[in-house]
Amino acid sequence: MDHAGPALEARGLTKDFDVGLRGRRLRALDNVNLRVEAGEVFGLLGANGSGKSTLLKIALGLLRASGGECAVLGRPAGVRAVRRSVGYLPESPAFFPHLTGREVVRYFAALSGCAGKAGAARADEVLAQVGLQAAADRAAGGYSKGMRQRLGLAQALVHDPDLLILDEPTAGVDVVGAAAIDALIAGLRARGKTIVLTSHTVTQIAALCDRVTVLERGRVTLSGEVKTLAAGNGRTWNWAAPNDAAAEQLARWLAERGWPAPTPADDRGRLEQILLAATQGERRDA
Ligand SMILES: Nc1ncnc2c1ncn2[C@@H]1O[C@H](COP(=O)(O)OP(=O)(O)OP(=O)(O)O)[C@@H](O)[C@H]1O
Repeated sequence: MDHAGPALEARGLTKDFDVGLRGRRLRALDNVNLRVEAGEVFGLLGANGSGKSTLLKIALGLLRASGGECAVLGRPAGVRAVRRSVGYLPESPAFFPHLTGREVVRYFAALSGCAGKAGAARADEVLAQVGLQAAADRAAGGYSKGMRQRLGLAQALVHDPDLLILDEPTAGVDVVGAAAIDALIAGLRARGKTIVLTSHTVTQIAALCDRVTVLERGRVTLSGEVKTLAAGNGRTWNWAAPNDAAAEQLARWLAERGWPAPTPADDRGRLEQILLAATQGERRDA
């Protein structure tokens, strides 16, 4: 879908939920402004209950905003023409347990208008892309958490969307599986896709994202380029890599941009501290 301007834009976005019997309301999003440029990986960070999923659901047209505006690929969030160009990985993807992985992806391919031989070929392509070809004929009900996430990614990718919205893509996935998903996201970015992801993992945000916005109790507390936040006033920062693969990935990502290599960290890094400081308010679900 051709469009000019940002892939996702929220202006003064507010969402109230009715909670309780006495008309009590909970403000899940409070005047949120953000802009995701086409082709970037954008991270949304925030404690549980800070409003990340609510924002994504409004962008997807699954929830209606109480105030403000949300535009996706140049159109109001949720309009049909936009849905075709957006892929979504929900927080805990669930599938018909008796369908095989291949059947699940073919089903989603058909839903997006790609049925028959073309749908089958496209399903095989994305199953290979997420590394599930060997398990493709097993029932999805028996998949591990990491495999379910990868199957969720396959269904999000099957219609070749321009914008991918990934709600905690590596939640509950072991380090090897998470590194594979991170590599897949980096590969999608290299192919020009726009990716918006939520994460609780600061290292994932640092390794993958061009820009990050931090939400706290529905409000934006910090927003900026990872590069700028990390560099501070030209200072270097420390970063604790969860494993060698992640360290190499980050080093490559920095080198591609001509930024200094990270120094091995013996404690939490500067970027991590900055991001954590922005999420430090009282947790809503505490
Ligand atoms: N349908 C709903 N009805 C009432 N309250 C809701 C609803 N959906 C979300 N909320 C509330 O809105 C706030 C924001 O929730 P949201 O799921 O967007 O947070 P989140 O940042 O995605 O959290 P997590 O990291 O746990 O996924 C929370 O206090 C949550 O309880």
